[in-house]
Amino acid sequence: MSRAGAGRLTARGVVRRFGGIAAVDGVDLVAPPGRITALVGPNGAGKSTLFDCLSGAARPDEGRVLLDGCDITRLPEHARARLGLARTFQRIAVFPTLTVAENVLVGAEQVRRHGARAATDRALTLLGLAAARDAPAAELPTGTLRMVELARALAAGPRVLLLDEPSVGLDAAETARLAAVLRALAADGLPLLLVEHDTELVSELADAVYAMAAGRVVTAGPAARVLADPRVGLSWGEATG
Ligand SMILES: Nc1ncnc2c1ncn2[C@@H]1O[C@H](COP(=O)(O)OP(=O)(O)OP(=O)(O)O)[C@@H](O)[C@H]1O
Repeated sequence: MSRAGAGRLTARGVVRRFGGIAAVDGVDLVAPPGRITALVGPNGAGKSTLFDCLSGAARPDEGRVLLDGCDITRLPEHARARLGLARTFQRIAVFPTLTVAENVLVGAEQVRRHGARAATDRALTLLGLAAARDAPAAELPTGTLRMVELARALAAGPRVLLLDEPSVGLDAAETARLAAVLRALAADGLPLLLVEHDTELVSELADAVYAMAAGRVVTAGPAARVLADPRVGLSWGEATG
């Protein structure tokens, strides 16, 4: 996809509290260009809350979020989106009455002044959605809708892509297609940060893994090492969802 250049997303000492409880409790994290970084952990570990702090859906109570070294901590979500931070959600959020192409175009037009239609066409082709472009979203199965969401994020020409549980609801063939697309995007220089419960997919895809529990990073490093760490329950993936 056309990008002004891939970015580097950094969290430094991010804290986010609800009442007196720190859902995210001092997290440091880097999503570097051209790398797939995964965030794993049990339910309630703070992964989605951290994503909210990174994307701008929530403001950290402490700490900083940097995009290419620039402090974006106080910027609202739409301003971060304009700087190239794109996100997909755990719960699919497409407009059911719009077609596939219209849904993707909405994403492109939110952040682009020019070239939204061309970007939409490129994203649809990349994700194998060209044949379904005129189908109403309401008629599509979950697997296709996840691809529509990803296409919408890509059509915005992101410099960083945050993916919250991208494989939920996908069958084996769709998961393989997703993995191939994510690998291609990373090879093209895009930094990807994903929350993912499917440990098999994480071990296959991720260059680096951060394991969270109770708001903190328990361990981080290469996928093979982190996933083999006894503090990182492999059962997280299967037992939770
Ligand atoms: N809006 C909120 N108000 C109060 N508490 C919240 C809110 N959002 C999250 N929490 C709490 O913060 C903690 C972290 O939740 P979060 O959803 O970030 O975890 P998670 O790792 O994403 O879990 P899951 O894998 O289930 O999505 C949990 O204890 C949760 O109950």
